[in-house]
Amino acid sequence: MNRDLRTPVIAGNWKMNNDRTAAKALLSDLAPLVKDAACTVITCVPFTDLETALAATAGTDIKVGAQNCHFEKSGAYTGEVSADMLAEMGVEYVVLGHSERRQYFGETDVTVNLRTKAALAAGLKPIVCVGEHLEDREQGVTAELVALQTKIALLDVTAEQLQNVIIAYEPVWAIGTGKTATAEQAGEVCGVIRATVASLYGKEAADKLVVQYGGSMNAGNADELLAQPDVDGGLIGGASLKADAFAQIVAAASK
Ligand SMILES: O=C(CO)COP(=O)(O)O
Repeated sequence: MNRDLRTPVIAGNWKMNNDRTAAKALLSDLAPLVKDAACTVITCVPFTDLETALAATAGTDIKVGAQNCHFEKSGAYTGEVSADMLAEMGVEYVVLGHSERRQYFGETDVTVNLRTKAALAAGLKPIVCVGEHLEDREQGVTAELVALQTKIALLDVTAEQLQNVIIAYEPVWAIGTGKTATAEQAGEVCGVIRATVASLYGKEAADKLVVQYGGSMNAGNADELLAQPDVDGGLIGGASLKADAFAQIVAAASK
């Protein structure tokens, strides 16, 4: 983290977990634990939990995000939810291009770009996920691949809009596997993302960009990962489902 340039952001991605009852209980446990945190705290919840989460976090330091949105404003897209629908509810953030969406739901760099632009146009703050598979890393193409994903995600995003974008580096091989990228690996690729953004928007804009690491981040490894100058926070899966574990990561980012 470089606190002089950026406020760290810790976001929980609950994925397809927690019904409304569980969501309410988890958020009411979490709120007092992250009160006055010196970082931004977000929970990205299933669509069905959004209303509950917005009510449960009203007046707290926790912000609410969704985990996807469609790129059209409305229309014949059965099962989809538009960015405008989320914004109208009072949702502030949205995770886009998560590797699980790329893997299981046919998300591509191009659709991630469409969703990013739609989210920004609706006034949402996208958390755009990029990251390599193990095979890519073994082939030595991680930096090129992540730079490519970043560039395509940001096509036609203006410099002004970029100020509302967070990029999360999530190596696919580290998600839900218990295998964390080493702090050096995480720091290096987050640095590649920042350099890519600098080449597109200039150094000043890149210095302000929040780049998170995600992939088996937990209370035990958060300190070391966050000590990397280019790692400005975390996108947390499993550890965001327990108030204590998530609050410990928030505390690490608040030091
Ligand atoms: O995919 C992730 C967050 O979006 C990371 O998940 P885990 O923290 O469970 O590895």
